[in-house]
This record gives sequence, structure tokens and C-alpha cells, in this order.
Amino acid sequence: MTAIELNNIQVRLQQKQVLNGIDLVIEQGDFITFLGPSGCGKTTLLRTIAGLQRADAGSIRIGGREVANGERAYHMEPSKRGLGLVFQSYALWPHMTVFENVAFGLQVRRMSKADIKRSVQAALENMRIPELAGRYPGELSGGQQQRVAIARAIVTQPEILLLDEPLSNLDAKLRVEMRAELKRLHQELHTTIIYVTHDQQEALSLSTRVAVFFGGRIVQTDKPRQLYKHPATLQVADFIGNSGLYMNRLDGVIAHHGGRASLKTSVTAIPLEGCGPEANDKKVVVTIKPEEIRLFEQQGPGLFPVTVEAIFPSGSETLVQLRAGAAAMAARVMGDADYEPGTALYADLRKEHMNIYDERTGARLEKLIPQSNLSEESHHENRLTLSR
Ligand SMILES: Nc1ncnc2c1ncn2[C@@H]1O[C@H](COP(=O)(O)OP(=O)(O)OP(=O)(O)O)[C@@H](O)[C@H]1O
Repeated sequence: MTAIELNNIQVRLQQKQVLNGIDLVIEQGDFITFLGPSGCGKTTLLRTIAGLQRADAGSIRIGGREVANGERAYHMEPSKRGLGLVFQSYALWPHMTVFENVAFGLQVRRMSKADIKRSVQAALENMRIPELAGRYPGELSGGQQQRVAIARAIVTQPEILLLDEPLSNLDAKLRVEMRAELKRLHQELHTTIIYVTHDQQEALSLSTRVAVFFGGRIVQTDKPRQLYKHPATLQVADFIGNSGLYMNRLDGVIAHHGGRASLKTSVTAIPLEGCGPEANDKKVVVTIKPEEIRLFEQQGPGLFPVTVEAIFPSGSETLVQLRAGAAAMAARVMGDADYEPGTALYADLRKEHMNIYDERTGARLEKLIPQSNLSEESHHENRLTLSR
């Protein structure tokens, strides 16, 4: 069932078009993340769904019921939309105890004292902080305050929970801990969650779906695995490739002769399926992740020479920085790879994991399928690769 439906949402703030026609359907039980660089409109869309920001155009339906319509200037107030909100600043009331903070949303609903006590207790237990009920926010750590903020949002049992960068004030260890808590919460409560972050890894590890924003538009909505494997545009590939998820890029050109097509890059030529003669001379950009480059110590069919420039060990794996002619690349190797700079190796791109983009428009050319050649594959199966 559909939880939220957004149709052509437009928002202008101080003469600036901040949201530029957002269409999105969020299913019940989704954990959808709005991901994108700073200033791309994620928070503004969350605030518009919550009713804290008016839409200039477009409509919002929550649970089938229209809650906003820009054309008709209709705007249901936030408290009537049945949503739970958690923001980056926890916004706990400092003069109230944890119990009172969490109970507040129930008191305005005129529940009996016994019911309030039971519900608050359950929410605190759910966030694993029942022992903090009598404390004041000033007596809590950042992580504990964040748990209280989430307890306060779930105590009213909203069907939809909106979370805006809720972990950004926490240190790295607490962030990972709270990620696990959010995942558990989602699995146990079956709540629909909308989550805002600019942290790619957070988005990929938490969500059932990710919507990627650029300049007030959603450019791709996909399952995390699909987004990681096949970013829809070069811009998305670059963004997903940031923050440690390094992405290799190679310029290439398509050659189509005598009914056969191939993709020529500075390091290797790859047979291609899925394109006709009109693609001849088309300039493209190829991306491939470091874990999809295999390294060998000896030359073999389809391999190209590379030189080690530096290694970056990180415990379970090593990032090997390479040079292949004019191109800089990186390969990820499981375990240790103790190479001196200057070591000569041979590399192969796992063709099935490459993505090919139109250099001019940045769009992924999904019909173009790079082919492996059989002699290469049997060669790889018969020898010890370093990267797997
Ligand atoms: N009240 C406001 N008045 C004018 N412009 C605003 C206002 N709030 C946000 N903006 C602008 O709207 C754009 C989108 O802001 P928004 O906060 O939605 O982005 P974001 O993707 O959530 O960024 P971040 O990750 O930095 O929070 C930005 O250019 C911002 O400067």
C-alpha cells in the first residue's frame, strides 16, 4: 500500500527554486533515504511533507488523504498529518525530565495517566533507556539525547517517521551503534521511515530505497544495491563514489566496424553488444569500482600493464593505487598486498561490473553491454588472482 505520494512538488524560497517538480511514491514499510550534497533540497522536501513548509505547487497525499495542494493553496497543519519527527538538533525541553519529554505528545491527546505511563515506558524500553526516565536532558550524553528524541517520536505510534540527519551530531562509534538501532526499530515496528542524510554509506546500509537529489530534483530512486551497482548518471556515480567508496573513471570512444563494436579506452579495448553503427565515434566515460579490478603478477590474455604507485592498507583489505599509462586507477585487494611503489603488475576490468555513460549528457548507456572474451575468462579461472 502507498504511504505517501508526492506529485510535482515545487517550492521557492526567497526567489530561489529549491524544489523543482518532485514526484515520488513511498510504499508502506519503506525505509527511504533522501541522499544528496548540501543544499540540494532534502530538508526542504522533508519539511514540506511534515507541513512545516508550504508547497507552491503540487500535491501530497499521506495514507491516501490529501494533506497539501499548492494549486488550491490547501495546507493541512503538521500536527494533523500523523507523522513522527526527529531533527538534527534533538530539541528536547531542558526543564522537563526524559519521562515528561516523551510523555508530552500523549498528554496533549488527553490519554489517561496509566496509559501514558505504559506507553512512555514501552518507548523508553524500545530505545533501551528505561533507566533514564527521571533525568534531565542536560544530564545526558549526545547519544542518549538522540535516543530520547526518537522515543518521543515513536511514542505516539506514528505510521510514518521523518528523520533529518538524526545522527550527524554523534561521534563515529555512536553513529554506527545508532544505525543498528534504527534498523532494528524499522524491522520491529514496520514503520515507514523517511531519512535525510548526505552520508552515502549511511544511506546504502540503512535504506530499502534511496532517492538521490541534485539541484532540487530527484535524479534516481533505487534499491541501495542497484544504486551502488548502476548509478543512473555520471553525477550520481561521482557522488556515490565519494567518501571512501572510490570510483575509477576512464575516457573511451566507441568504434563500430564491419558489424562489430568495441569500446576503446587508453588501457584496453572491450567488445561491446547493444549498439549499432550510429554509435561509431561516440565519446563515453567508463566507471568501475576498485573491487572490480583484478590484479595479476604475470601477463595473460586481455590484461594490461599497471604500476603500483602507493598502497593504503585498512586491516581487512588494501587499496592499491595504480598508474596505467596516463590513467590513474585504484584496485581493492582483500587482505595484505605488500607492494613497493614501482612494482609492475597486470590488471583486468571485470567487464560485467562496468558502467558506460554518455560523455556529453552524463546518462548511463544501459543498453551497451561489455563482453568478456572466453580465452580471458578461462585464463583468469586458471590462475591465482590477487584481488579475490
Ligand atoms: N528559509 C530559507 N530561505 C531561503 N533559502 C533557503 C531557506 N531554507 C533553505 N534554503 C535554501 O534552499 C536550498 C535547499 O536547502 P535544504 O536545507 O533543503 O538542503 P539540504 O539538501 O537539506 O542541505 P543540507 O544537507 O546542507 O541540510 C539551499 O540552497 C538553501 O540555502
